[in-house]
Amino acid sequence: MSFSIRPIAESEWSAYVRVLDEGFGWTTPPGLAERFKSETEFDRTLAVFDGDVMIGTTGVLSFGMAVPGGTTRPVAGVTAVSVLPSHRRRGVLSQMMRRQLADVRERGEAVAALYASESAIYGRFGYGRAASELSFRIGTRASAFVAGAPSDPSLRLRIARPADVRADLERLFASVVTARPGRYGRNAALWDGTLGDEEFDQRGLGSLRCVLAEDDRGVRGYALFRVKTAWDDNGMPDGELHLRELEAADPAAYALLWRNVLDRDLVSTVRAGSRPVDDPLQALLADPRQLRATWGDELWVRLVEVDRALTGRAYAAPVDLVIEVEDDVCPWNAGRWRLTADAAGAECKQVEDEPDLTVPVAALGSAYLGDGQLGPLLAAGLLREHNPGAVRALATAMSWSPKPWAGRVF
Ligand SMILES: CC(=O)SCCNC(=O)CCNC(=O)[C@H](O)C(C)(C)COP(=O)(O)OP(=O)(O)OC[C@H]1O[C@@H](n2cnc3c(N)ncnc32)[C@H](O)[C@@H]1OP(=O)(O)O
Repeated sequence: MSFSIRPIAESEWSAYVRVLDEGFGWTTPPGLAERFKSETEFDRTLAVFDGDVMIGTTGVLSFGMAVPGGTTRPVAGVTAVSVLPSHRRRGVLSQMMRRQLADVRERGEAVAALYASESAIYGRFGYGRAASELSFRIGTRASAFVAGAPSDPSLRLRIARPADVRADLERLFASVVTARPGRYGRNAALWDGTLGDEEFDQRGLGSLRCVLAEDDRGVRGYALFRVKTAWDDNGMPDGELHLRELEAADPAAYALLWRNVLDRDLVSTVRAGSRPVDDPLQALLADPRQLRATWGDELWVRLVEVDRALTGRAYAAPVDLVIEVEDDVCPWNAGRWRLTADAAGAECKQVEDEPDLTVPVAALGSAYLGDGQLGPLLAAGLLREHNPGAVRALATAMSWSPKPWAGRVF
C-alpha cells in the first residue's frame, strides 16, 4: 500500500505532535509543544498519511553548521522523525527519508545531519556516525588543575540570571561557533529553548543559573547549569551541579569557568551530559582519572551532494585520490570522484579513472566533520582499498582538530 506524503500546515500542528508523542511514548507538555512549534519550519516538515490519518512525521531545521576550516555551510538538520506504532516496518520512514533527501538537494544543501534516537536506524539511508560525545561525572574534591593552567588577572566572574544576559550569551556563542566542526548557529527560537526554565526544563534540578567570565572589554565566556542540593546520611553536603553548556573564547576564560563550577560550595559532583571527546578539561585536571566519562554517538552526517560537500570544507593535508562512491539512496552521488585538495582549496570532479578506494557514502559522512572514522572502517573490512595507503591518505586529509561536536540536541 502506498501512503501520501507532504508538508503540514500550521493547523495540523497538534496532529503532528500526537504522532511524535505516540511514536516516542511520551507526552509533550503544552508549553514545550509551543516552543517546539516556534522552532519548526513548516515548509520543511513532512508528514505521511494513511488516508486522512497522519502516521509519520519529520522536519528539517536550516542550520549554518561549522565545517573543518572555520567556516559554516548550510546544513539540513533532520529532526522530529516518528512513525505511529500501528504502522511500523512498512516503509514509512524509508519513504520520508528518500523524499526529504531529494528536497534537501533541491534546496541546495549539500549535507544533512541528525541526532539518532537509536544508532541502528540511519546508516541504511547513507548517514555515517560523524561525531561523538563524552558525558562527564567529576568528583569535585579531587579536581585540582595541573600546574601551569592558564589564568588572567584581568578576568572576573559575574553571576547573572540567564535571561538578563541573553544578548551577551548570544554574542559570545556566535563568536566561538565556527571554531569546532559540527557546531551550529542558533536563531531566537533555539535560544528560547536553550534558556528555557519551565518545570519541564528543570526536571527537578532547580532553575537555570549562569556565571560569566569577563574583563573590561566584555564577556569572554559563560557557563549555564543547574544545581541539585542534597546532604548524605552523615549530614555531609552532596549536591550535584549539572552543566548545560560552557563556552569560552580563550583558554584562560575556559579554565576560570570550569574552576568556578568545580569549586562550588555544597557540590560534590559535577555532571556534564555532553562534552566533546577532546574537551580540554581532560588536560587541565591534575588527576584526570577523577573524570569518569561515558561515550556516546552524537551527530550523524549524510553527504547529499558528494562533490559540493567535499569542496565545502578544508583539509588537514594535501590529497589527490579517485574515490568510488556507493550510494543507492541518492544515486546522483554514485560513481568515481577525483578529490584534489591542498591549502589553496578543494576540487571534486566526476571521472572515469580507476579508483584508489571504494566507499559507501556513509563512510564519507562519518569522516566529513573530521572525526577520523575511515581508518577503523578499513580495519573493520568495510571499505575497499585498491591502492595501498589510499585510505590513510584520505583519513589524514579529512581528519581535523578540534574534533567535531554539535553540543545541543535538535
Ligand atoms: C532524527 C530523529 O528524529 S531520531 C528519532 C527517530 N524516532 C524514534 O525513535 C521514534 C520511535 N520509532 C519510530 O517512530 C519508528 O520505529 C522509526 C522512525 C524508527 C522507523 O520507522 P519505520 O517506518 O518502521 O521504518 P521503515 O519501515 O521505513 O524501516 C526501514 C528499515 O529500517 C529498519 N529499522 C527501522 N527502525 C529501526 C530501528 N529502530 N532499529 C533498527 N532498524 C530499524 C527496518 O527494519 C527496515 O529494515 P529493512 O529495510 O532491512 O527491512
